[in-house]
Amino acid sequence: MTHSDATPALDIAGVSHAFGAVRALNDVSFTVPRGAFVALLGVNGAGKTTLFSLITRLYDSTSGRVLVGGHDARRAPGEALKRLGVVFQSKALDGDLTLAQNLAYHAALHGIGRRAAKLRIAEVLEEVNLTEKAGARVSTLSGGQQRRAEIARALLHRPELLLLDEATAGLDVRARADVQALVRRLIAGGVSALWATHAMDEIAPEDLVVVLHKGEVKAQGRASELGTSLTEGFLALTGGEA
Ligand SMILES: Nc1ncnc2c1ncn2[C@@H]1O[C@H](COP(=O)(O)OP(=O)(O)OP(=O)(O)O)[C@@H](O)[C@H]1O
Repeated sequence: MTHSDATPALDIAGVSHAFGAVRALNDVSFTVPRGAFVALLGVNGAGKTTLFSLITRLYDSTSGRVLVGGHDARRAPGEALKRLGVVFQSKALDGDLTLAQNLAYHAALHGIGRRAAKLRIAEVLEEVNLTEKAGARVSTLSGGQQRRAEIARALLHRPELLLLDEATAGLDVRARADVQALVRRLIAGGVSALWATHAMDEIAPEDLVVVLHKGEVKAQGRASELGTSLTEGFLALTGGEA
């Protein structure tokens, strides 16, 4: 099946999920248009990680629908997952191996042949500005470099959509800015991104924003159009801790 450019990179419709009596997500619907940066804004416990786990099929959604590039994550998981690049909060790279070794390992997991992998690894290292660190053990990289290395790993199989779960958590101001600038560059290159965060200052006026609170979408739209209602609404939701 072919899909037109109008097909969203991600289409979430009526998704709910509960852990026993805890309702983590309640009837969540939104889209990530192709080539867009969408900020998923929510405080801890809002349901961001649960939503990512449903998109990546770590959990099976009990209701609703997740389409990645028009492909149903439940009915066509292979088609959906190959379009996704994921940067979770936990580290996927092995600190004892070099960056190049890590990337070669992950390229092999994606079924990329050795020769193609070598070329692709050089490309992604260039994209994240870590070419000169290829031979360095990952544990010797700075926090910001490690995060960019995780993004390089997520890019190996040329995903259409990046999911980033608090990609700047624990980084200093400069490293945060580097990671944000990198993702913005990737967007300009045609990738789409869903950027989960609880930091208002990571959102630009032209960004699309989905405000998630206690498992429900409380507001969505362009940040500049949500305007002060976004800031005030988020501050109200968080008790002033935005
Ligand atoms: N495995 C689990 N078992 C039971 N409850 C869970 C589980 N995972 C999450 N929850 C609950 O579901 C709700 C949403 O959690 P989730 O981790 O998705 O939020 P979050 O916005 O990603 O927060 P954080 O940034 O802290 O990861 C919370 O009330 C949380 O306690």
